Amino acid sequence: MTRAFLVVLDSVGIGGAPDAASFFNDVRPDTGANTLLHIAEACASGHAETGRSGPLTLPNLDRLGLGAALACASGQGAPGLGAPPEGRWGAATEISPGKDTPSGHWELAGLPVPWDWHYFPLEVPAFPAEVIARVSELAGTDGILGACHGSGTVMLDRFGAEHLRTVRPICYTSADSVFQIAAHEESFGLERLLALCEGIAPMLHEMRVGRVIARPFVGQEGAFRRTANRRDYAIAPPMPVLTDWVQRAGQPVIGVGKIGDIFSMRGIDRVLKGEDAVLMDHLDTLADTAPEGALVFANLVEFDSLWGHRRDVAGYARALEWFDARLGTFLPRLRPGDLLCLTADHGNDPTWHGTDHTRERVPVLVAGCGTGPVGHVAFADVAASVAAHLGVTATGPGRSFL
Ligand SMILES: O=P(O)(O)O[C@H]1O[C@H](CO)[C@@H](O)[C@H]1O
Ligand SMILES: [Mn+2]
Ligand SMILES: [Mn+2]
Repeated sequence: MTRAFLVVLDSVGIGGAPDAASFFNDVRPDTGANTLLHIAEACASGHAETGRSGPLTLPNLDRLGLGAALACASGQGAPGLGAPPEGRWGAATEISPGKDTPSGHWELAGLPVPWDWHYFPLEVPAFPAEVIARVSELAGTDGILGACHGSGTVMLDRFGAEHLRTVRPICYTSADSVFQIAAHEESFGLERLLALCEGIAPMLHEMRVGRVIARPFVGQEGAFRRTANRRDYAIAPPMPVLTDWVQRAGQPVIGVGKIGDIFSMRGIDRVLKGEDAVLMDHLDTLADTAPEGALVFANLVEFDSLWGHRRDVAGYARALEWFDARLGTFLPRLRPGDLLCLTADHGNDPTWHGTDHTRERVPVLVAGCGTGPVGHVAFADVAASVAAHLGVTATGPGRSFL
């Protein structure tokens, strides 16, 4: 038996989604959004010089086929990318009616989302009166703050000080099907925030809101900072997915990062959390220690949360170059017969208008099973391929490309 490492680089899209015109940022369609291409172009033209310099340099990812995957997805070449691939490479297209993290991960795990998520309107208050009343009751406050669409860091700038004064939790949403609650870890209390999110989640899941997200923060006015104690309370997948298939076959499933949250812990034996640098340390250790037959399923969220949503091109480029360097030392740790599949769950083009995800195709880069194109595949084919590698039975629409 062999092991599989499935690593989702959150939001590292490569353009070309055929249905991008049906997805929006600030009421403008995502047509033409291309996270990786636009970062590479900004770097090549000297517009991403903060904390780094020059063309985007991703030798390890490109050697696996990143540039080739980008050309496959969108028909465009990116400056600095396009070396002859040594891995298996292709581009995956999503069919779920959402460009959010659970939609992307569920479909990568073999289950296209079988329903329409509930999205909150742009008007204020964006939430129904009964939701606001129940949140206030659970929080023990005389109301909530926000109740609008917003970017998390901007919400703290706008409402953080008032939250410290009134204790009211800051509630907001985005183009995703989410209900986010920000509260100060010390003055409101982390445990109180987590209990509030857990308490309100069933009501929102009933409405087909995909996730309630706890957004704890620390610091004082003008210097608020979100912490790594974020926690997602997601609807459980309505059908068995990759993690269930592997667990039911008696093989270990280890979630790294927010995988446990995204799948509501379904099919997951063990979770390892932390900032992305810590998660890469965990992956290094798991390459040395994960048992035969194991599925290691990881999500690296900071491309998305620290740089994509913040529309910070240089920061995103730095994160990609950092990951590429870590990949260079991770790859030699793999054993003969191991499979590494790198992919993404949606785009988040930092050059795009708005602050939300962008509908894009994603790369599929596979090390450990030869060289050559897999071409255009479906998100669900990733699950079928990983299952085939691990020798477990897959259900659902995916077909293995291995
Ligand atoms: O702006 P922040 O709080 O990072 O929120 C972002 O994170 C949410 C979940 O990933 C997305 O729906 C987006 O709104
Ligand atoms: Mn995501
Ligand atoms: Mn996001």
